[in-house]
Amino acid sequence: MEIAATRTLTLSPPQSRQFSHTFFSKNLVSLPSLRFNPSGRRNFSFKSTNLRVSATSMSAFAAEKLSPETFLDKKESGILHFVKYHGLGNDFILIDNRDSSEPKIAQEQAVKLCDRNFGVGADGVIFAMPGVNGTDYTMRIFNSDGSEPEMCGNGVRCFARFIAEIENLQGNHSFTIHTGAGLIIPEIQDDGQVKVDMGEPILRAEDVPTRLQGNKGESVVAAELVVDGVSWNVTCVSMGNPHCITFGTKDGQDLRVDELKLSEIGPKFEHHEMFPARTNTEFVEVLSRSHLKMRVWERGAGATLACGTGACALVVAAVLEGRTDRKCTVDLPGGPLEIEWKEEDNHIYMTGPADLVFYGSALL
Ligand SMILES: N[C@@H](CCC[C@H](N)C(=O)O)C(=O)O
Repeated sequence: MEIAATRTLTLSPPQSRQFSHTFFSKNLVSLPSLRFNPSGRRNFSFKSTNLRVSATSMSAFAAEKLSPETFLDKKESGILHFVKYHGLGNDFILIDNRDSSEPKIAQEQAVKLCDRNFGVGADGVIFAMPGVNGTDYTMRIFNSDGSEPEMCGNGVRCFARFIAEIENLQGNHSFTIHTGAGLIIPEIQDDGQVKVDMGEPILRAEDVPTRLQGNKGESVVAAELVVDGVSWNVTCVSMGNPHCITFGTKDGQDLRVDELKLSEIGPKFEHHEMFPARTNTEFVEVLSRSHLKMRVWERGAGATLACGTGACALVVAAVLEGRTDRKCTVDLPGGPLEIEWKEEDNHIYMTGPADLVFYGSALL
């Protein structure tokens, strides 16, 4: 039996705004301690394939009354219906915005929804909008700090799975998606993984953008960046959004990413004067010529469990610095991504998972 549960909690305490959550048992492998008490307040928890969710003050009801389709079709004014997805723990609130080219919520509302204590909790909010210039859809995204990036790699895999869900598509499908980084083409594969044509990397210093001096072909490869008195070896790559990749310091010390004090050093890269649009930063350890391990500090979102554009950018950086081949597995805190920078078309291809977490609603 499919089961849905709702809870109500306060989104922004001073204004007493209400937020309600709906969970479906889709993707759940077991519901060991779930006991229904339609009228009651009861603590319970349940397990999914990828996470453990606990909730209090919940009432529950059978999903026959509320299928995913009818749930997302609901159009009550003042209520926002959404679906939460994650790509390797990089999590997003997906909103069906196919009827308008204006985001259904403002940036400040996205900040509240992304709050992990007073909201739903997410690294960003993603809007599925009508396509432009002949594309199937447009994807826009707000970071958890409300800023709007050009692209999101894990997000676009979630986007593809979300479209398949709301369009009721099964099996292999690909879509053309207009983003701030241009045309992006995700393809849902038979095994459920999503392979994405992420387009070409941008290397010219002023286009990344960075104020660091470009070298060969004006790209910034193995340049020196002084952060807090320490001289780092960095390469700058844009995947539509800016990335600064480092394998270690200029004195030749390679990184041990597990030892890094990410929350101390990350913001200093993000807000460094050399990055006029701020930057995402990838701290990378080379395990072999086809295997990398990284931790990321994201612009506008902080430390996240994975960054798709970051994984693509760091393979480009690793190739440009002569450290790896063009096809690599990148281990992120949330799991691995397969990345290939193809010589034939100069495009980068990223393959990885995207998973539905739950359906929910929020009173705006
Ligand atoms: N996590 C994303 C990147 C999201 C945007 C980033 N924070 C930025 O501001 O550029 C990914 O998977 O690529």
